Amino acid sequence: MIRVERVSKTFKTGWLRQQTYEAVKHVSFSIGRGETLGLIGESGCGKSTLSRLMVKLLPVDEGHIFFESTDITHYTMRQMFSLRTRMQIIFQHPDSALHPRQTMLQSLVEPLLLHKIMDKEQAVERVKEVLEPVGLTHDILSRYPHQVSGGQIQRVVIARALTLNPRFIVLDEPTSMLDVSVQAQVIEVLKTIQQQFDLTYLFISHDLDLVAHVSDRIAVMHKGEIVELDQSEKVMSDPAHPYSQKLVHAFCGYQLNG
Ligand SMILES: Nc1ncnc2c1ncn2[C@@H]1O[C@H](COP(=O)(O)OP(=O)(O)OP(=O)(O)O)[C@@H](O)[C@H]1O
Repeated sequence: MIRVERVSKTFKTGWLRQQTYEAVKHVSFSIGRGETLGLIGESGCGKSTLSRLMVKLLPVDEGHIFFESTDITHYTMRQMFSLRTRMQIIFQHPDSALHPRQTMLQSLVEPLLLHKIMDKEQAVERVKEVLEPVGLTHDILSRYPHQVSGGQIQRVVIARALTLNPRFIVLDEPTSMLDVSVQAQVIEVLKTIQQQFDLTYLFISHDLDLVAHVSDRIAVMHKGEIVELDQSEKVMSDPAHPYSQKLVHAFCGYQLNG
């Protein structure tokens, strides 16, 4: 479904942009159709940068990105416009995900109208179709963001991505701002729609337990590199790289103490 080959990204920072910081270094892996790849690693290791490179919100410095076997590394903005609907990102902040002065319906139809995929009437019908799979009812459509809970907003954000019929979704800490019980419900929604709509996920999180629960395989990122990538059970029970061992042992210690 999606493959990255020796992808690198260096940021120029500081006074006159003279300093450089290698955020992603020669990363290669692929995610199969319908698969969830979990991406873990400490803050600042390059997870978000890598995900943005994959969906071309950032240009790569080196390497290649293949989407459904096509090399999209050098796609122009125009070429990416139609592909944008196929690749979506869902972020962690429910509060800033939606325009505060737009109703849920306005927020939900917006991408369909922006991409000129259908007219307003058809867009409203499409929105109604995707509410049920995410566990929402029509009465939510007339409400504003301040009138709904964080969990409901995240469901609306997921529904909005679904309206565009995506194939690949980056879930960047999608539940980290939610209460634990709401978090579990949103995870269930994500799992259900993955089956129903044949979705492929890159699931980014600090929460090792959650990543192990949702992912088929886990990639461990450290200082811009993928240091280990294996089946979730393998990484959790028998991590190979010293950094993965540190992460898993810290997590197990936390579980025993907590
Ligand atoms: N636009 C940018 N310009 C300069 N440096 C950047 C830019 N974006 C990210 N960085 C730096 O690249 C590194 C990787 O950042 P990134 O956000 O990818 O990490 P992360 O693993 O997603 O962290 P977190 O888990 O905290 O979100 C960090 O040191 C960050 O400061």
